[in-house]
Amino acid sequence: MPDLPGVPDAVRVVRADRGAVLVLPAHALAPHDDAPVGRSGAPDGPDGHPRRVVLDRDGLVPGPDDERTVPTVGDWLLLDETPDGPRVRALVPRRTALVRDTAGKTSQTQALAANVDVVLVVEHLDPDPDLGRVERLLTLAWRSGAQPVVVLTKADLVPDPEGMAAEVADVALAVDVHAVAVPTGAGLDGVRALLAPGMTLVVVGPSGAGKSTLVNALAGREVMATGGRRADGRGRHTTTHRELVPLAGGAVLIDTPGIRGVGLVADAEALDTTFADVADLAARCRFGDCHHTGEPGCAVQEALEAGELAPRRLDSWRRLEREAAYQARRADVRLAALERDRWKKITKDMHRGLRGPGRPRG
Ligand SMILES: Nc1nc2c(ncn2[C@@H]2O[C@H](COP(=O)(O)OP(=O)(O)OP(=O)(O)O)[C@@H](O)[C@H]2O)c(=O)[nH]1
Ligand SMILES: [Zn+2]
Repeated sequence: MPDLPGVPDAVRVVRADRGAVLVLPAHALAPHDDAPVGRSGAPDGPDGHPRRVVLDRDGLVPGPDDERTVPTVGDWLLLDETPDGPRVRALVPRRTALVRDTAGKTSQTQALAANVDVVLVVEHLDPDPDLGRVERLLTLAWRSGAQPVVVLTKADLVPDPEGMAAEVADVALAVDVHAVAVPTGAGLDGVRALLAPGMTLVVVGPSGAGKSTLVNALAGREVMATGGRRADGRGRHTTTHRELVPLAGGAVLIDTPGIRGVGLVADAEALDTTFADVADLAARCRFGDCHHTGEPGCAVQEALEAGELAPRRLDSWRRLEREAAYQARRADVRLAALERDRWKKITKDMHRGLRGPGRPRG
């Protein structure tokens, strides 16, 4: 059973659309017989189908500290039953959240999945894996509070998957790396070992990496449509929404559409975890504010010259640091705007109060 002490009646969001969410009760997520399933992967049964809960008009739910929040896949919600159907009373505080920065002049973030234990960073071996993308997704994963794991797909299409996996492992510090081939089943057991009851795993990676194929292989059935021709002949299928899939063993998987250039939400700690090697070197530079561009006593430059640090790795770190700093500045601008609006409202209310008994209060 999912571990939610003190919140016995919570339901979990399996899919979030603009004005409504689909939810399942905790017992539908507990280990179950692999009965025939609906499209959403929920077990059939009297109450096995996900329930649709219509949201307030703003599409938000009351979160912790009264802050209204956009619900996302993996969230736990408390419901009230009303004559008009179920309403969301509250969002249970998120243990972890995979958050990305969305495009926009001022910063806005979007939670892709909530209450996740493991982030599966999926990357293909054929064509060659993109190390920079793996580093970016690992940073996103560390920032979420969940444990990242790298899954390299299409191992059946390359001559030396283990050698390639070792290269990826060099840039994925403190992270397990699995090479898998779904057609042969090779390497899947290593990933299956993560599927303990109550665990929530989210799958992220570029379009075509094989995320839905992996989810189906782990579920042991077709829960997500995958690439290749669609049955209706209308070209390639690609996942268009995020969805939580309960597995028979009591773990849940969240599939996501391929994310192109996910915006990094600033987090120095996450970057330092992904790039622990570079951060350790930088901490040994003679000057605390070393830019690693030729200063005397620069441990980063020394490691580069000694061939102990790959120039690609340093470039990647710099790029992600710049991006995170940019995002943080935009977040500050947005926060400042919000503060301004808040003060405007407070002073307006004050003036109204000073004008004396205009309207009755309360
Ligand atoms: N040979 C081989 N092909 C694979 C493997 N995994 C996935 N594929 C193929 O790669 C293509 C893309 O797989 P999908 O699972 O749809 O990829 P996805 O990451 O879910 O893509 P989006 O839905 O667009 O985000 C499909 O044609 C799969 O059959 C694998 O391990 N080996
Ligand atoms: Zn330096």
